[in-house]
Amino acid sequence: MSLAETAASVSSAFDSIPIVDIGHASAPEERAALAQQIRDACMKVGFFYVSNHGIPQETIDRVVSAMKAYFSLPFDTKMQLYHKNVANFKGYAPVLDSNIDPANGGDLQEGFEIGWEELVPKEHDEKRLNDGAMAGANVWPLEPAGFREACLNYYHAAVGVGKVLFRLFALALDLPETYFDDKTRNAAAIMRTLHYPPQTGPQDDNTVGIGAHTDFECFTILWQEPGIQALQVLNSERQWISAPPIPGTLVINIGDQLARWTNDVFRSTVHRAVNRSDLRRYSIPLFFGTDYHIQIEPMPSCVSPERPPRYEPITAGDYVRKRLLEMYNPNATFS
Ligand SMILES: O=C(O)CCC(=O)C(=O)O
Ligand SMILES: [Fe+2]
Repeated sequence: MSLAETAASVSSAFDSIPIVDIGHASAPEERAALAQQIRDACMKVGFFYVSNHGIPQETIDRVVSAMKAYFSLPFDTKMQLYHKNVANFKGYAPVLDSNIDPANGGDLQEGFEIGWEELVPKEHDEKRLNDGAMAGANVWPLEPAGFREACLNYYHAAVGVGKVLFRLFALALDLPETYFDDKTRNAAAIMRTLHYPPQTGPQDDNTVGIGAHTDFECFTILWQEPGIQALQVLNSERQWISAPPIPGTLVINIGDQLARWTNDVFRSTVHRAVNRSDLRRYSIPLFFGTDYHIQIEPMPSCVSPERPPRYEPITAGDYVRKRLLEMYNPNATFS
């Protein structure tokens, strides 16, 4: 059966998020079974957890304590790097600055965003120079000490997980496993450290940490604060299914670029985060995509007479930029 045919028979009325162990992702005898698990998860849920991802706990602990220290700085200090004064959304975004779901009053989160940067700066950093529509250097706060190093160490470890996943996605799509290699030479990878303060005001469906949305890139790698339930994923019955933090795992979700590429065979599933815990909640999404100049259009195995192409071709960079502009300027529209 083709992917397009299989997709037509898959139900998305899931009530939990599967866990996929990627500890043996490079073992040839495990790869087919792993790809099958990932294909199932991407068609039914659009979300899965990965265990044994290989990022050292120390790398995670360092970035988490650095971001906690950063977000506890005075507002004015953080606003010195306000992202609207910095190229292409890098830097600090205060609480209520974004409103990803226009039905809401604004996202109850603050964030700090970075893109590709080598830990030891190169003179001609090809990846950064080639970022096209999204080009723009990172900015870094003066404090806390070690913030840049902690962020970049985690960033590069997570990008490594992303490279492993791109190969597994290729296998899951019946493509050669290297299919995405030449499309991810300067892979787009935007990382946001996020802080959701305890929600003290109204507790209704329109007052949430980040409103209902889908992600823009190919997929997202998300670390979430242990012990606090906040992330929720919408199933086809329009029920919000909890995606609680599971120790030792990361959450992976398909974004709109991979949905476009697979003609919605892989689902980019609506999700939101609501922190009603009375505690500060932190998370780190890393949005992973192809090189920004790559043209994204439905692939032939995901198109059939019953499932004609649902999307026009667009370059990854133009697509992400437009979606980001929309998020920070809710009056803009893009379809
Ligand atoms: O903080 C979370 O758990 C989710 C964040 C998210 O969905 C996003 O930033 O796109
Ligand atoms: Fe998201």
